[in-house]
Amino acid sequence: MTHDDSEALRPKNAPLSLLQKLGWGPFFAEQADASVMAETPPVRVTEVHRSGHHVVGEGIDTILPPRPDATVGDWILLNAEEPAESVVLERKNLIKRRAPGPERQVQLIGANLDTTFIVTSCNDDFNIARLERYVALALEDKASPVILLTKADLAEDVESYLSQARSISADVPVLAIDGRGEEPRERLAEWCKPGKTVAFIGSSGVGKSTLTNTLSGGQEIKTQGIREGDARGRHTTTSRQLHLLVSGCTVLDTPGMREVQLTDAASGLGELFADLQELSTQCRFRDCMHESEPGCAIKSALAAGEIGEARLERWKKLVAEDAFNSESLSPRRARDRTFGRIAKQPKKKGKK
Ligand SMILES: Nc1nc2c(ncn2[C@@H]2O[C@H](COP(=O)(O)OP(=O)(O)OP(=O)(O)O)[C@@H](O)[C@H]2O)c(=O)[nH]1
Ligand SMILES: [Zn+2]
Repeated sequence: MTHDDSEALRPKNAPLSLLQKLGWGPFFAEQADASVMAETPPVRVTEVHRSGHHVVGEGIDTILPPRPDATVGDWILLNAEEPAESVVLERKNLIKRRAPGPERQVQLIGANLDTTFIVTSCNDDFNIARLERYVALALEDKASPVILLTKADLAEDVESYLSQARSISADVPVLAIDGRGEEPRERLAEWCKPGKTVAFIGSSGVGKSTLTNTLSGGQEIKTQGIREGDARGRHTTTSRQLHLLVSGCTVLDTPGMREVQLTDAASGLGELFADLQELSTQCRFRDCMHESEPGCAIKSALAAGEIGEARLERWKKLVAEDAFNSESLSPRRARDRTFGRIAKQPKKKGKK
């Protein structure tokens, strides 16, 4: 789905540097002068712990003091003398959700992703409404969603899972796979290229760590056996972690999320439900709630059987939820914007 010239520009057979394998490229390089980079070399956040951020770069593997403004996948210009003064570079994108709990905080899931694999399994975990949330979340930040239906080997009717998932959006590829064995390596190769960063997100037990293991060919993450008679696996992944594969692709494995609440996802929702959004512009009232207002284009389309009721209800629910969460988070957004300006400071004159 995404196009990128970096492959074409690289001379054939030139090996990627460690930084390039980690995902470094012009988008980040343009944010700082060579002199700034010589003093504060770029590093990528591979893991976030309470005690600090694990970062890796050319000849660098260290822990920075914890900072709430950086997350896994971020690029940082490392100030070795004053680590807390290190600067986070502007992101290509950032996947976030509203964290569960009363604080309504934004949880940063991962930054600078080329592909977001939304993982669910062909069993009780499969839920259209939840998949739509994940897709909207990824679309919002142009983090190219791909839906992966795991445990296809255990399901009797894989086709029905496939067709339901495909109904979400014509633009989102859907694959049913057995996450173990050789299959993922071949079928995900299109996205898992050297220098690319891919993420696995989804509920606990759907096979995210298994996929990371399969792609890496290694055994660095332990997965535990699924419980007998229980569609959900056990919780095994505790922190978000970037894994650099031998192939030169970087994989973000995330712990299972029980709930995804949208925040600041209006454009992602608009993209996912473009037909309904477009239709609603034809309602007589601009603030039509599509309930009982006269001249409601949505209601007319529903009555004419042109749109499905279940999907309409999901759209209304998600739009309301996103508006609510985004509203109550606006002070935090203002802070993020301020932060974005600070992050751009190392760049000198006129480059944009
Ligand atoms: N049969 C089958 N089993 C799978 C498949 N994918 C994963 N499993 C099994 O499902 C269980 C859970 O897989 P994990 O990879 O640990 O799941 P996870 O999504 O990483 O879970 P959390 O770390 O808790 O978020 C393990 O026993 C895997 O072997 C698959 O495609 N087919
Ligand atoms: Zn209406």
